[in-house]
Amino acid sequence: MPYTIGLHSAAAAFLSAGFATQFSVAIVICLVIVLVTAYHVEDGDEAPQSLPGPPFLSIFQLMNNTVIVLSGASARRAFFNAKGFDLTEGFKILSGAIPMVRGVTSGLQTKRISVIHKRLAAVQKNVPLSDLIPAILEDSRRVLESYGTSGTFDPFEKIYELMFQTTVRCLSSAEIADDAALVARLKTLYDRLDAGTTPATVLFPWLPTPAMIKKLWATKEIYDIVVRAIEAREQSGISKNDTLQMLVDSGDEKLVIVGFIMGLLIAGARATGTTASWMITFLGGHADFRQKAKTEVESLLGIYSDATTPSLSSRLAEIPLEVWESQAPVLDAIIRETLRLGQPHAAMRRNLGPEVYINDKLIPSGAYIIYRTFSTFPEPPQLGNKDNQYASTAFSDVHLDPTIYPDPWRFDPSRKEVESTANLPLPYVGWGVGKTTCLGTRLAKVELKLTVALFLLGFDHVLVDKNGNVPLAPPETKLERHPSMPTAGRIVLRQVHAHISRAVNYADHLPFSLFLV
Ligand code: HEM
Repeated sequence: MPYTIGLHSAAAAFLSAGFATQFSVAIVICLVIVLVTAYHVEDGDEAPQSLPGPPFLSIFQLMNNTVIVLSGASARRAFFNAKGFDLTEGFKILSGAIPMVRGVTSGLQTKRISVIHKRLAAVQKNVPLSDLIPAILEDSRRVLESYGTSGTFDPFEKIYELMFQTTVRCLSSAEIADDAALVARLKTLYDRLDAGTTPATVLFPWLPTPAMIKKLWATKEIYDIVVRAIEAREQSGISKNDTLQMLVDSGDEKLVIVGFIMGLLIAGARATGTTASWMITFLGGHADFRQKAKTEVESLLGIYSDATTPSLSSRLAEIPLEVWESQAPVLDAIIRETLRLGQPHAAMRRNLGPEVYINDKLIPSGAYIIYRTFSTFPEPPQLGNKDNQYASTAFSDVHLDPTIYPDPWRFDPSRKEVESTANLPLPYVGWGVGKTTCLGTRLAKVELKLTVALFLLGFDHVLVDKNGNVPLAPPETKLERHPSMPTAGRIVLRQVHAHISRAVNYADHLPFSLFLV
């Protein structure tokens, strides 16, 4: 699964411009020489130093743009809270995820984004979110059953695919989500957008390179799929209980609906897909936490579901939303610890003004800012290979700080939560913080809990080595690659053999009802 920096980059960019604008702008730009306004920082005392600089603040030029890299406690606080630091504008130029030109549509953009955020909040209200539970579980059942009874796979491929399906279910229409071939096509197109992000597309977004043209076509195809779904729904006159219906009924302009689906799909699927893949990977190496999570879900089943309900996914669907949210502390802790180590984000901003000072250093208006993702902390045990890019987990500057998290590379969901204090601001930023806290947290957590619960109950799994046969005990081995390029984790699935022969009554629901019989 290709995966690039800036999960929310493409999302932010999609949200801010309609396809027609993006497409025509890119074409025009290919033909015309664009004069780009430069932001130059005088190298005075108050300017950050050029790279290589001190660990907390350094500066470089990306074409004509000033880019400042921050890290450290006070810089972190400023980064997440500064009024003029804008996430969407930051991602636009720094990620290069899709063709984008500075300043285009910026007048309309803020308003449109805030409507989209409002609709995202509406999807996560109690009733719609509860309504999504059976659908997420049904999708998960279908996908997980396709794994068969045993085998090995790369969780970053297969679990990611599963989360793509459930995210499409939650954020688009029943028609798209029900069409497995269309979901697969969408995933291919989004992967193409990611894979096409190269240094050249970041540095020269206006250059009609083959990669950029491929991305344009992928964007167009995604746009067409979404528009077709909207138009079909409007013309059918049939109302369905799904997110598309909520969007259509809200009476928003089509661009908002398209922006919602296109943008949030990529934000949601990438983030939940990567996180779920890491969860399964970590749990495959930590039988103790795996068992604790499984026991927690089984005990919820015992209390809230009817033992005669014939499938495991349906039984899990009987557990109410508020129970998943308030009575699953083990799953909560596993998600939290997974995000500490396997955070899929890179945080970027643009200072829309006014200029600000951080640690007495000037951050001018217009500058781009990145929260430093390269750890200065010791490499993890057993991984002395300099080719490994082990230390690049996003937010590693805080999440891998051994003074905050002793033995930081160890996956340990039983760690105590660290409170934010004046001396230690924002020790945990797995869901963002301050001005840019994740707006999809509620949905993401529910999706993660449901899919992982079904997986844990339906399968036994352990990590295996590259050859597929030696169980790997230390999950830290899985961290030998950059989490944003996670191809290392392979797991093996084993059906719970002791129960197989008793499953005859539930053959339709194989293998997920077996062990409960
Ligand atoms: C495990 C899954 C997820 C994780 C770990 C996650 C994490 C984050 C983080 C760290 C940020 C802040 C980024 C920054 O400060 O630069 C963020 C922002 C955001 N997330 Fe998520 N996210 C997840 C899933 C989702 C989903 C499913 C959606 C939507 C359906 C979503 C929508 C957003 C949006 C719209 C923002 C931008 C908020 C703003 O502009 O203020 N996220 N997320």
